[in-house]
Amino acid sequence: MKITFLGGGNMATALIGGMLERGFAAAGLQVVELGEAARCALAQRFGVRAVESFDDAALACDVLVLAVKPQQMKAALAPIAGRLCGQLVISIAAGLRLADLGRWLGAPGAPHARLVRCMPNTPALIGAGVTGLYADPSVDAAGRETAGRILAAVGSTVWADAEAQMDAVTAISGSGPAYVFHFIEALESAGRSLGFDEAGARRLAIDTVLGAAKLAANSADAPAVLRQKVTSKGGTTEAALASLAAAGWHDELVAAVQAAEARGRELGAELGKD
Ligand SMILES: NC(=O)C1=CN([C@@H]2O[C@H](COP(=O)(O)OP(=O)(O)OC[C@H]3O[C@@H](n4cnc5c(N)ncnc54)[C@H](O)[C@@H]3O)[C@@H](O)[C@H]2O)C=CC1
Ligand SMILES: O=C(O)[C@@H]1CCC=N1
Repeated sequence: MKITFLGGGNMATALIGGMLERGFAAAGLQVVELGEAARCALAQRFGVRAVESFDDAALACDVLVLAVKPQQMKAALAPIAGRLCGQLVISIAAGLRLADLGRWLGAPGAPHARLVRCMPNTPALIGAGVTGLYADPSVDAAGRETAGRILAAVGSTVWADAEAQMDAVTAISGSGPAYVFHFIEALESAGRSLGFDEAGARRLAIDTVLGAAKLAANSADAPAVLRQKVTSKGGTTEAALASLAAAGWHDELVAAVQAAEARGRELGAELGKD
């Protein structure tokens, strides 16, 4: 299978690294990437073909993965508009809607339909990502299987039933690592304020999140039950959780994720206008 990536930045690099580990052949992968340094790095690290702009070889692929920033997408697709012949196209861009991508990729009056919209996240860099996927109804089972297999190279996958859910996926798991890093930063700050040096405070914070996430992933108990098991009556955890509840922490986080979801929809509408 021949797969071409449009954009060879962070996420494309993570995907390519994961795919090679899962047995995809480097000879089948190509990258169209504007930046010379990024092209050299991809070619040297992975042995894939990396070119500055689409040529016949880059276009002659079975799957095209769109991995440029949402704001870069329309201009990046312009050189190949109307030049695809039935390839499966997988977009990992936040916000961008299939209808707009199809219009930008197709010829006038003939939008490209064989599209899958995905949202991975940065733990993909270490093979621990989670990706939400939604396929245009025109994509057949083989196309869905191919998209699922590519994204499964960097972590777990969850299929969405409706395209609107992709903005929710973006808000929960796409942006989610940033919320967790922010939580780690806060726990580390607390450790510093209580007398630990940076290294000690960071170790305590990171390993707590790592251990708790592993326990949640491997336990039959729901997270709420696991939380209750840490919380002794009249103890230390209860004092901390009461302080968080008084600050409205839970509702604040829900509101933050809702803001991200709204921004995803807004981005899609803004960028899809033209
Ligand atoms: N960073 C994140 O946490 C996540 C990002 N995404 C999505 O992944 C996509 C890529 O994001 P990153 O890899 O973080 O961005 P990035 O900026 O690292 O990579 C984008 C690459 O595209 C290249 N590029 C731009 N215009 C081009 C063109 N016309 N032709 C060829 N190459 C071009 C740039 O030189 C750059 O190397 C975005 O659409 C983003 O929404 C999805 C999930 C998570
Ligand atoms: O912040 C963003 O827009 C992208 C999408 C998900 C993670 N980063």
